[in-house]
Amino acid sequence: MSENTYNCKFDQRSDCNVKGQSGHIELIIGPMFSGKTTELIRRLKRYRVAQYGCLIVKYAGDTRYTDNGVATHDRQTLPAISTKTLAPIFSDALTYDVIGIDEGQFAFGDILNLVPVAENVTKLSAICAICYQSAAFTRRKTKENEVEVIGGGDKYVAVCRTCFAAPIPGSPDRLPLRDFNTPVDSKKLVGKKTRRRISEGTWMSSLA
Ligand SMILES: Nc1ncnc2c1ncn2[C@@H]1O[C@H](COP(=O)(O)OP(=O)(O)O)[C@@H](O)[C@H]1O
Ligand SMILES: Cc1cn([C@H]2C[C@H](O)[C@@H](COP(=O)(O)O)O2)c(=O)[nH]c1=O
Repeated sequence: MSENTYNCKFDQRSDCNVKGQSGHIELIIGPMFSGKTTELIRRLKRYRVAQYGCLIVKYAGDTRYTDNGVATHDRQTLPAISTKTLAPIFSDALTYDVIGIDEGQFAFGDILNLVPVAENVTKLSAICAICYQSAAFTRRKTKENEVEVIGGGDKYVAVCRTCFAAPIPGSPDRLPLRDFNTPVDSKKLVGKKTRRRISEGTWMSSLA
């Protein structure tokens, strides 16, 4: 850190001025499968290259892909400490420059409360599992009613606004759900290759 003429501490490794010790909050939101954990990992790796001390925190109740790290749906991982609440790690966390928290909704309750106090909010979107359009929402496939239901593609799909209201997956008239979690080369390649329009001017190949 160095000081400029306004006595404002300026961290030369950072993209922004850091006044005193106040720090800043970067919030990454979006439906499931939109790449939030991927983006968190990217930012943390970048901070580490810039020599920041980084603490990475994962929700202990989520052991879907690994017990001791954050993991993306396509199995990128980064070692992390596991906790259910932030209180037990609070004093330790203060010794780090950057604290990366995956699944912040479980640590902070209503994540939307962080929007007005964050310096930066990134909202990501996924691909709709029904129609391939951009997906801003998550839809539960099961009939479970609890707020917290840990799961991945087995329990949830990303959907666009239209498909959020489409027939419930599992009903006879359901539209086919796309399985983006299984690597293409390990999928059973049945049927012919089709092309689907996913947005104006954008075409993607897919297997139907
Ligand atoms: N419907 C989908 N749309 C986009 N990516 C998907 C979808 N389903 C699975 N994926 C996979 O999920 C990855 C993103 O996972 P992740 O970063 O864990 O997302 P999030 O943390 O937002 O749930 C993508 O890179 C892709 O491989
Ligand atoms: C929508 C919704 C999600 N969850 C759970 C399901 C997953 O374990 C996480 C979200 O993980 P991701 O990194 O965003 O893919 O939260 C839940 O418990 N309740 C819900 O309503």
